[in-house]
Amino acid sequence: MAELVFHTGPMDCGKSTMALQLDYIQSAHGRKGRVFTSQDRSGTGVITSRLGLTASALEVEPEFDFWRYIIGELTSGQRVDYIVCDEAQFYSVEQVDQLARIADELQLDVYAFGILADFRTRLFPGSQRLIELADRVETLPLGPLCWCGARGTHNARTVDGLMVTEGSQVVVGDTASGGEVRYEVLCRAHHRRRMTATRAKATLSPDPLPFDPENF
Ligand SMILES: Nc1ncnc2c1ncn2[C@@H]1O[C@H](COP(=O)(O)OP(=O)(O)O)[C@@H](O)[C@H]1O
Ligand SMILES: Cc1cn([C@H]2C[C@H](O)[C@@H](COP(=O)(O)O)O2)c(=O)[nH]c1=O
Repeated sequence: MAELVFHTGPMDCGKSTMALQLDYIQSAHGRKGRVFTSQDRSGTGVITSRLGLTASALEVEPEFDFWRYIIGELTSGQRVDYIVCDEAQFYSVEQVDQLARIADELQLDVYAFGILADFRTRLFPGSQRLIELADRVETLPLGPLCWCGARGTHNARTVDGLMVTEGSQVVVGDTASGGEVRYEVLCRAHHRRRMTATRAKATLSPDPLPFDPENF
């Protein structure tokens, strides 16, 4: 019985790495798959893992139709045994419905990978639809730590190290330093308090701040 499986977790927990590992394992013994992604931080039509693994992938644009694509492949004599879908949080509700139809009516295993919620802790529409339809939702076992040492569970968007709570839901970026807009995975408590590592360092320093008595 084919399955639609949603592998999820916060940013930087190993999703793209696992997607590439799964494709490698599944492609053994002659099984043929298709690998999809959407707005990977490294560019169009590529899956990149922070571990350095990369692979070409089919880019899922807003108008892409999974059902039509797979039917086209099969009716033209191509073999498709499974599909891997990375950055699935960026897929539309309709595209996730197509993935469920592929699993049910074509009996192909569909493995989706993506984050659940955005920087405001709101579910992406595609992630919500995957939770509603998936046979299984699996949280990846490893993941980044919050600056405090607790397990990182919620993705914060930062500008110059300070958390922001307004802006577009979709802004492609990374947890590594570099771009103006960054992401930082925090524990829920520190996400709720908007306490990033930068802010913690500034406000929780054990050393007395160098107050200038003239400014008091
Ligand atoms: N040099 C490294 N050695 C070992 N693990 C690493 C290294 N760099 C990154 N990682 C791990 O790789 C994972 C990030 O992989 P990636 O597939 O890019 O995550 P995601 O797709 O979830 O953002 C994290 O678990 C991180 O700890
Ligand atoms: C929280 C959040 C993230 N994004 C973007 C940032 C990245 O490009 C991807 C997640 O990639 P990863 O492989 O899981 O690191 O999603 C976004 O657009 N909006 C957000 O709120």
